[in-house]
Amino acid sequence: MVKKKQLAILGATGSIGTQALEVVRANPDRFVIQVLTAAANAELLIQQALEFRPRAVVIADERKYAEVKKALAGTSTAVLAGNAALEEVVQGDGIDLVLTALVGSAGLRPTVAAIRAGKDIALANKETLVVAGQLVMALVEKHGVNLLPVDSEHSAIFQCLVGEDSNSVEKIYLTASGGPFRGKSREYLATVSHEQALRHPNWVMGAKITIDSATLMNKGLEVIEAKWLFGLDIRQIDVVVHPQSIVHSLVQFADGSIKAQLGLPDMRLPIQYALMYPERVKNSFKRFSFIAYPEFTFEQPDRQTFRNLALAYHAMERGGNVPCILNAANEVVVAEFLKGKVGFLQMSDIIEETMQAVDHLPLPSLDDYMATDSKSREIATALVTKSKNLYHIVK
Ligand SMILES: NC(=O)C1=CN([C@@H]2O[C@H](COP(=O)(O)OP(=O)(O)OC[C@H]3O[C@@H](n4cnc5c(N)ncnc54)[C@H](OP(=O)(O)O)[C@@H]3O)[C@@H](O)[C@H]2O)C=CC1
Ligand SMILES: CC(=O)[C@@H](O)[C@H](O)COP(=O)(O)O
Ligand SMILES: [Mn+2]
Repeated sequence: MVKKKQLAILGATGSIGTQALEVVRANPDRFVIQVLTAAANAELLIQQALEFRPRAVVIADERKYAEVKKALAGTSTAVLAGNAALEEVVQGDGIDLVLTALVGSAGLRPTVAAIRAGKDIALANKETLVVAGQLVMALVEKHGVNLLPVDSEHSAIFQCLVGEDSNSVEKIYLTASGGPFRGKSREYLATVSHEQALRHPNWVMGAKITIDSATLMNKGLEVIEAKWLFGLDIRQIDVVVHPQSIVHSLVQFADGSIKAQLGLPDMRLPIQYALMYPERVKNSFKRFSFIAYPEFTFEQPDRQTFRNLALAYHAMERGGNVPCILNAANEVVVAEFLKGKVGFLQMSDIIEETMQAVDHLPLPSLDDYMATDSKSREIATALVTKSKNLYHIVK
């Protein structure tokens, strides 16, 4: 019998978190849930805790603590609140694997704490590597933990690399759906709403990553994520638009041979692969049909219209804390776009301006990254306020 894996799921109430729990629910002989966390969704966290009986739950929003505590009174689940508790719970004895399924740079500190405690990581929270890839990869090496990609493209690359010498990689292609606005002009994009941007053609995901897909920032963040995960030079990473989202990414080797990983757009597959790695375990997920997809197409991304992709490459070339600035400014503008406070095209302008305004640091410490994140948010927020009146006049 295989030993049950002891899991902590950070961001259990989100899109990745709930799909991970589906995988766990389907494989009760393989997993024990030790920790579940949420930002503020107390109701779902309580429901999950009553089903999976974890040792601890964390609700990051301290105002929700009493509600969770009361609902779980009389159970053996410890209830904690606040951001510091996220860093504490991942270090618990017995935890084998931490799935980082929370969103944004908030994922960095708990992930660093888990790595320092020797825990393997199933990484969905790409922002961790975007913000501090160099520091995180050094810690992964130092503590000898596994960093298993969950992001569909990175899982695809990871699967293509099984059995290969990583030195034989010539380049990788990350596929992008192109989002809901593929082929649209800047004139069209000037007036699109967040409701339109939230209609992803192929994937059902959390709001932040769905907006990132629409602006192509998601692909920019993924280029940076891939650079760190696979130890590549930025020039070895290319992006190709594949609107069907069936080919999840490709690796080209030194001899020109290309390997790809394919499948229906269903995140449960990469989640299961990361949670059960290196095993491939039978499941009941719908299978791909060539008849249903008679045509695969590929095209260049439109980097002039969707400027975020170019901004991300630029940030990675500059290195140091510049990707952290890009990420923080992006988190601010996406949140404001979702509230209807900035326009679609203004998002790139504000990110670029923030990248120019914050001091660059070549080799930041964890504290430097946190300070860069705060400063960048402050500047991006001020730029949003400045641009607000203009946006309302244009609208
Ligand atoms: N969804 C997908 O298919 C994919 C997602 N990813 C990546 O996975 C990560 C999660 O994405 P997704 O599941 O879509 O996001 P969701 O918004 O659906 O879920 C986010 C989860 O994190 C919690 N959370 C949000 N903010 C914080 C915070 N500041 N502190 C602590 N917890 C927080 C939320 O709690 P609450 O519910 O209480 O708000 C929720 O449990 C992101 O980094 C994304 O880029 C990568 C590939 C695919
Ligand atoms: C499912 C997943 O991994 C997402 O990151 C997805 O790839 C987003 O789609 P885009 O290709 O539109 O960014
Ligand atoms: Mn992805």
